[in-house]
Amino acid sequence: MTPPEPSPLPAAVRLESVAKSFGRGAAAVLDDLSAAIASGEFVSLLGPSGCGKSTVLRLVAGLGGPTAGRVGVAAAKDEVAFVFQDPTLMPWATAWDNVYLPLRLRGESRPAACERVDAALERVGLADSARLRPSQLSGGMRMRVSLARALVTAPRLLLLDEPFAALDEITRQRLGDELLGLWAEHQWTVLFVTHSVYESVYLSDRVLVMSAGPGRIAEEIAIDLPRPRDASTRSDPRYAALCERASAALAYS
Ligand SMILES: Nc1ncnc2c1ncn2[C@@H]1O[C@H](COP(=O)(O)OP(=O)(O)OP(=O)(O)O)[C@@H](O)[C@H]1O
Repeated sequence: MTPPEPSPLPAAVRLESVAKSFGRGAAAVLDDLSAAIASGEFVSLLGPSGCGKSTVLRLVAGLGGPTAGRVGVAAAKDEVAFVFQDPTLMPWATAWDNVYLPLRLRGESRPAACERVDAALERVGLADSARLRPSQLSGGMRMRVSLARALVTAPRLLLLDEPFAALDEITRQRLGDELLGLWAEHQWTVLFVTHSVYESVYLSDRVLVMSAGPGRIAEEIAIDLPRPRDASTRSDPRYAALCERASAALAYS
């Protein structure tokens, strides 16, 4: 008798044969896309521009539904946080008030929220910049505010849409390391969208390479590099080999 199949790991996110098109008769943006993300896993979606990465993220966030298939998320809507490429901060408000916003929208008073807002700013290294407005902050600092605004709600699932794409390479790497540090501490489930092969391999437990027209998962690459990751990771021959593999998958996607 063949042993029963092991039951699948409890998934934090499960996409089953998902299709998405915008409007009647429009070409499908996603078709028959399936993927699962385990609780606490850091997964990157890597793919060419326009292949539907942001569309996947939006479906997982519950911003619109699939045309066909099923999107399952094991978290309540207010346990999901979204970080966009553009920090989308309120320009007239201080860093502190920008981070307070999601709690204010939940009806929490400033005194009740104060400790958590301070802690979120502290976590991203901006405790001393709380009173500054976005125009007084660098691009990297604005992205930190955006990250703090996502973290202040204590999410279980963190969705990041090319959060570091507009930043210079050094800032990008530094923020990537900070994100990994916070993730190691809190064990959120992370779905990270990027164009960058190097960024996806460095950060992730698994890279899902998407193909375009219509978007689906072309290849799944397990990143078995040791953690914590640091400068030595980038000079590890295994890192180079995984980047090469992801590049090849991207080229053929
Ligand atoms: N609300 C919408 N209405 C119509 N078409 C849309 C909508 N949202 C996305 N699309 C289309 O879906 C396709 C995929 O877009 P999406 O933003 O998901 O791709 P992406 O892989 O994230 O791209 P990029 O890497 O350039 O950000 C594009 O052709 C886009 O024009």
